[in-house]
Amino acid sequence: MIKVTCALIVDEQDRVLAAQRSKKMSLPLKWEFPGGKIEPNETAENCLVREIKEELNIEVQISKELPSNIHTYPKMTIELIPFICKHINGDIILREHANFQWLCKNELLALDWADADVPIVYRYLKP
Ligand SMILES: Nc1nc2c([nH]c(=O)n2[C@H]2C[C@H](O)[C@@H](COP(=O)(O)OP(=O)(O)OP(=O)(O)O)O2)c(=O)[nH]1
Repeated sequence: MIKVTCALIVDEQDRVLAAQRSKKMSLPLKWEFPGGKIEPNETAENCLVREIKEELNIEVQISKELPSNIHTYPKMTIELIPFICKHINGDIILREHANFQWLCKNELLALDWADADVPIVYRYLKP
């Protein structure tokens, strides 16, 4: 099983950053929480901070880990491990994604999320 971390980056207005995968990536044009695969000998937290710097050019600080979601796609099974984070430094530059949006809670469910992310969105929205 492939372990993948992802960041729910929340701003002062309680909006969350969603990123759209590019046409060239797997799951093209699906929306996701930015992040990526954990490398050998890397902690989930270090992976997340590294991936967000690589993909979005920003530094984040992790506030909280949420329950992970195991999802089986036709070609692989992933464990998606979400973290609530704060953006602490840098301006967003998209290095891999096609687009991004800051969304209020009531806007999150309208996106075409990667399948593995849907339960994470619901869990985040649950009081
Ligand atoms: N980063 C991230 N990946 C996700 C999410 N939801 C989801 O199904 N995935 C999948 C897409 C990828 O197959 C894998 C994460 O790998 P990655 O972010 O390094 O993506 P990648 O472009 O290297 O993927 P690939 O080319 O190796 O297929 O997990 C999510 O919210 N964030």
